[in-house]
Amino acid sequence: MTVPTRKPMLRALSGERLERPPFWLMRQAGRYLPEYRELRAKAGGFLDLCFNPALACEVTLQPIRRYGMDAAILFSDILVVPHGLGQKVAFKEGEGPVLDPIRSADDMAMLSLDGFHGRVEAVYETVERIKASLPPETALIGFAGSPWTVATYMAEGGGSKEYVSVKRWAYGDPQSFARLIDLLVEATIAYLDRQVQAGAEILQLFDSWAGVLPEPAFRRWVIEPTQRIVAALKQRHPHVPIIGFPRGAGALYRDYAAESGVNAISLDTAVPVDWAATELQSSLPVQGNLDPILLVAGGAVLDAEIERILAGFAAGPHIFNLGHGVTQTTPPENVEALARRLRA
Ligand SMILES: Cc1c2[nH]c(c1CCC(=O)O)Cc1[nH]c(c(CCC(=O)O)c1C)Cc1[nH]c(c(CCC(=O)O)c1C)Cc1[nH]c(c(C)c1CCC(=O)O)C2
Repeated sequence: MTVPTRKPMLRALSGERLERPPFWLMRQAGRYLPEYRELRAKAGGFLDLCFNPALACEVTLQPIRRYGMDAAILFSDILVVPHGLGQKVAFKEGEGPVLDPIRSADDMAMLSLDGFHGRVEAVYETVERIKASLPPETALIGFAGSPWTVATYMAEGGGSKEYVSVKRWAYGDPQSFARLIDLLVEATIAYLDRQVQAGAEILQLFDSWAGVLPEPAFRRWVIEPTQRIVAALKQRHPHVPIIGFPRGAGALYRDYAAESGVNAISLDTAVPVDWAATELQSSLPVQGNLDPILLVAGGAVLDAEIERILAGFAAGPHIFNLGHGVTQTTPPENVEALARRLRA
């Protein structure tokens, strides 16, 4: 009888240092791929694509076929959760997401957990389909946004530069803002629980705007809600590793890593490799952190940065990734060059 070998992603996440670190890329499916743009044009709106299991599965698999990443990430979006709670969410061409803003406890009347699963059910079917189609060595990552980051979109009504609306609410009326965060904690637990039941083997929490908060607010709105989500999921699924991505957390990466309960930590581009190897990788696996714009630039500078990151994290468990998502103008051949190096 042959002993089944575990998938490289799961080995790295359980703390194993691998000679060839596994890799995947945030936003590995998307507009830089011609086959995505072609399919996207046929799908209608972006949310229609997210809620079409056959097409969302196909988009998830596109980068895997081209580049053989060690993990596929469910094709969906963090704003599926506000949609599931009843907020109006739209993606406007060239504008990004637009939501009917929620800025007070009164506005929260439009949100409800009742009917949540029904409104996002298609995502669970997508997970099942991906799971059934992946090569045996490829792991499937489910995900959600973290409550703070999702709340920024919900309160601002879209992307933001200064976060005035969400911060005014969080600072000015923390008790009512906590109700929004609590609702998001509950929805995120239920949502990720169902993704695992459908076949997700790893979960990632995206806290893209963690880095805009001062320390006390970071503790209250980033670390604390993450702890609650991680603890609840660990209780239900003790063997499913959770990767946290508190983008921009700076020196607070250390406390997030030590206190949130996540199994592994995703590093943004600005985190120094040597610092992270000493301060973080000594206690948990790290993921990251190539600048996505190096994938636009390509050439010798890309090659040199890949080597620097591989060497810097070579002493412990490492998952090679970017410090943020693949950007739209990335030439696919640069991703091919990266994949060739990392598969070697
Ligand atoms: C903040 C955030 C969002 N969505 C996400 C985050 C967290 C990560 C990050 O910081 O980038 C997460 C996300 N969004 C998408 C995925 C799919 C899986 C993957 O390949 O990583 C994931 C994991 C697809 C997407 N999500 C979006 C697209 C582009 C939509 C299109 O095809 O028109 C894709 C492929 C749209 C989106 N979605 C969001 C914005 C701000 C935008 C508009 C900006 C943009 O267009 O890049 C919110």
